[in-house]
Amino acid sequence: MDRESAVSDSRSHAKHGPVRWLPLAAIRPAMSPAWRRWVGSRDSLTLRLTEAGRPRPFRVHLIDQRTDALRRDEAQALGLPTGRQAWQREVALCLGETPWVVARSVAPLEGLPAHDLAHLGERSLGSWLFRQPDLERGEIEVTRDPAGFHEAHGPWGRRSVFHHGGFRVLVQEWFLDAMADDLGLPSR
Ligand SMILES: C=C(O[C@@H]1C=C(C(=O)O)C=C[C@H]1O)C(=O)O
Repeated sequence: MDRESAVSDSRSHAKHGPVRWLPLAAIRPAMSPAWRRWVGSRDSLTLRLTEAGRPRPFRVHLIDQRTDALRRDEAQALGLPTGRQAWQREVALCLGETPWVVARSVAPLEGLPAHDLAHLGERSLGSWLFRQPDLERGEIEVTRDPAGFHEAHGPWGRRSVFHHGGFRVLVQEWFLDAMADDLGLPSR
């Protein structure tokens, strides 16, 4: 088994295509310093994008929020059986009308603060998460594979699991070429 498939089985949900993840440390040498600062950041991406995009307004465009089966790579990250039903949310994080990041977050139904999350709408998940005082964030993993649920392309995707009490959510974020172009970032 090669290094990539050792980290995460690549045969995930057919609709989304395979997403192969590697620890950030393994991919760092291939990443420019400018992208390392974005991909390796552990504080709120919502805040970073808001600041980097000024004066354009930051906006969350809700693509979909539903209960659905987990992809294989997602189930592995959460230590759950493949196909387990989970809360899922897909968004585009936009500056003005332009998506800079697309994100897909998945959380087990057990321990889900359903009331808080059901009403998020076009408010950022991060703005809620980072208000939780006991929030912990797991290791960041990185991919070059596309998001699968959005047509835009980009240099890097990343994921990490957030814990808050009995609640866990796997947040996956893909940085898009439009963000690189607007901020003058290198291609990778
Ligand atoms: C996790 C954060 O929240 C962001 C907002 C999201 C949403 O509203 O669904 C999803 C992923 C994030 O990029 C963050 O700001 O760091």
